[in-house]
Amino acid sequence: MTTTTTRTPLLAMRQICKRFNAVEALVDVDFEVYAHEVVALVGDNGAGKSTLAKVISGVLQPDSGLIEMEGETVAIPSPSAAHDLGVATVFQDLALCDNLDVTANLFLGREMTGRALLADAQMEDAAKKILRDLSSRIPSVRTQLRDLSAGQRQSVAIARTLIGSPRIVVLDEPTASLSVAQTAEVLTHIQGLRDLGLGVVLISHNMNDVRAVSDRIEVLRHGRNNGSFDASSASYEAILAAITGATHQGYRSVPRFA
Ligand SMILES: Nc1ncnc2c1ncn2[C@@H]1O[C@H](COP(=O)(O)OP(=O)(O)OP(=O)(O)O)[C@@H](O)[C@H]1O
Repeated sequence: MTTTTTRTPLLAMRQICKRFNAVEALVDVDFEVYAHEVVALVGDNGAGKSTLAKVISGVLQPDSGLIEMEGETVAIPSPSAAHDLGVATVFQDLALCDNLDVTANLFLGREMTGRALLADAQMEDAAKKILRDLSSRIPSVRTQLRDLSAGQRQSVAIARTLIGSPRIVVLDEPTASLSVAQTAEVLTHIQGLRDLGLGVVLISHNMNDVRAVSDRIEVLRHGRNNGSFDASSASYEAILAAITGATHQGYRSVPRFA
C-alpha cells in the first residue's frame, strides 16, 4: 500500500546561515526531522555538524534562516528556550555529576518538589521506568555515576533527555570512544527513543553506527548540504563520496512520507 499522507516535520530548518568571522560554518542549510525518525548528521571535521546542533539547542543563534517546529516559526534564543520547545541535547561532555547516583543525575536541576521523601521515591520510580523504556541494563538507579562504565554514563545522559517529555533529542557523537558492547547498548537506546515517537538527530563519524540506526542520512560538507540519503538503500560508497566531496549532490530531500 502506498502512503499518501504528507506529514509536517517536527523540526524544519530552512536556509540556515552561521558565520564565525571569516569562517562560513553553515551556508543555506536545510534540515528536517520527523517524529519516529532517526536522522544522522554526518560530514568531515569542520563540516558544520556541531554548529547546526548548537543552533537546534539554542546555544548558538543563526545569522539568518528560518526554524519551524510542527509548522510554526520559532526562535530558539537559549538552551532553556530549546528545552521549553521540547528539544533535548546530549553534548559530548555529558554534563553529569560523578558524586551523584543515577536517579539524582536524571533529575539534576529538575528535582520533583513536595515532601522530600515522597519526591525521592517518585523520582526513583520514574528513573526506573525511563531506564526500562530504553531497555537499559544499568543494574540500579542508586548506583553512583563514578561506578558506571563510559557506555552506562552515555545511557544515563540519553535517559536524562526524557525528563521533561522532549519531542526531539540531539546526540553529539554518543558512541565516540565506547567499546563494541557499549556502542550496541547506546544504539539500542537510540532506537528506543525513536520507538517512543521522538525525532532523533544523531551526529556521528561512525558509518556503521549511522547505518545501523538511522532512517535518513544528511551530509554536510564545508557548511553546506551535500546529500540526503535513505539509510536503508544508500550505499556506503555514495555516502562517503558525499562526505569527501567526490560527488556534489546538492540538497535533495528524501520523500519519506509523500
Ligand atoms: N566558536 C567558534 N568560533 C570560530 N569558529 C568556529 C566556532 N565553532 C565552529 N567554528 C568553525 O566552524 C566550522 C564548523 O565547525 P563545527 O564544529 O560545526 O564542525 P563539525 O562538523 O562539528 O566538526 P567536528 O566533526 O570536527 O566536530 C569549522 O571551520 C570550525 O572551525
